[in-house]
Order: sequence, then C-alpha cells, then structure tokens
Amino acid sequence: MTKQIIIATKNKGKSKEFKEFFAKYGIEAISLLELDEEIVDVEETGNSFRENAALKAETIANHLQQMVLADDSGLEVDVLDGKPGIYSARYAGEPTDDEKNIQKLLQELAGVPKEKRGARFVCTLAIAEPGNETIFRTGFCEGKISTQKKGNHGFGYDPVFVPENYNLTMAELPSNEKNKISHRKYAMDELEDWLEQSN
Ligand SMILES: O=c1nc[nH]c2c1ncn2[C@H]1C[C@H](O)[C@@H](COP(=O)(O)OP(=O)(O)OP(=O)(O)O)O1
Ligand SMILES: [Mg+2]
Repeated sequence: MTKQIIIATKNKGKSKEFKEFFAKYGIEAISLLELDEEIVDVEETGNSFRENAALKAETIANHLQQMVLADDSGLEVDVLDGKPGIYSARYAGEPTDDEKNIQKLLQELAGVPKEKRGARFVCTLAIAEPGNETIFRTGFCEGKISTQKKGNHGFGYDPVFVPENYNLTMAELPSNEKNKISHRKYAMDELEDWLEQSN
C-alpha cells in the first residue's frame, strides 16, 4: 500500500499542489474533501499563520487520531501594511470567494504605482500527530500585485500576483512552474529534513 498523508484542507487548489509535491516522495496526499466522513470546518481564530495552521492540523489530527498536515497561507501587501494576511480567504467576506477577493484588492490598490505594489505570499505548514509536538515550516514568495487579472491556472490571488523576476502572473504559469517558486514549495523544501527522517 502506498504511504498516505492527510492534508487538513478543503481547498482544491492547495490539495492539487500537495498531491504534486508529495508524489515526488511516493506519498499520496489526501484532502478532507476526499474522506468518506464529512469533516466540520475548523474556525481560524488564531492571530498568525502559525496559530491557524496549528488549529487546523491539531483539531483534525485529534479527530482522526492520525498524523495530519495543515497549510495556512495568504497574501501580504506592502502598501496595505501586510493585509489581507491571515484574512486573505475572508477578505471580501464569507462565504469565501476568490473573484470577490481579487476585485476588492484591485480596488484598494487603484492608482498605486507599480513600484509600490510589492507583496508576498506566505505559507506556514503545521504537522500534528496525537501525543507529539506539532512542527512548523514557513515559505515565502515575493512579487507584485498587477493591475488586471491574467491567467487561468492555480487559485486564489494567483491571477493578480506577479512573482519577482517574472513578467507573468502566477496564474499564467503552468503548475510545474508555480511549484518551483511558490511559498508552498519553499515551505515544503524546509520540510525535507523531516520527510527524509520519517520515510
Ligand atoms: O498559492 C496561492 N495562490 C494564490 N492564492 C493563495 C495561495 N495560497 C494561499 N492563497 C490565498 C487563497 C486564500 O484566499 C488564502 C488562504 O486561506 P487559508 O485559510 O489558508 O485556506 P482556505 O481557507 O482556502 O482553505 P483551508 O483553510 O481549508 O486550507 O490565501
Ligand atoms: Mg481557511
């Protein structure tokens, strides 16, 4: 039987990326959307990516009584003093809606010149297992917010995020390209020591 890891997410975009990352280690990543049992939403009441990643990983690990990885991630925009940050998914209200979030962000940045549109994606991973201390890893991806949406790949804010040293949005990059430079990829790189020792 192939090794499996549960990813405590209901986000299809994240789930697809984790499947691609873990396949390289011969591990099958399984999101909460694929479990037979309906898993309740974990409220993200923390004050940091780390606290929210811990909440998601530890709640689901305790519920399923097995090891679980969670990802809390978001977009920090310089001219908005790091907002939307941990509120990225809920930026334009709930239920969460990527399109509304993008429109709100573009409106907030209307008239802001290119050199002041700096931003970064942040990803904090938490791995929790009942009885063990939770471990954390973080990755970043620097870039800029564009003035209009472009591209159909990826998810979330990808259509308005231009990574450093690129002239394309993240959503214009095929997934294998995004997966070389993304915040999630760099967080996964930080996890490599742990993956090697637990394999
Ligand atoms: O690679 C990315 N490309 C574009 N946008 C991204 C990315 N990574 C995070 N994001 C945005 C999407 C969402 O607005 C927020 C994550 O919020 P976050 O709570 O971590 O995830 P979520 O609620 O979508 O799913 P879940 O909590 O079930 O994992 O940041
Ligand atoms: Mg969430």
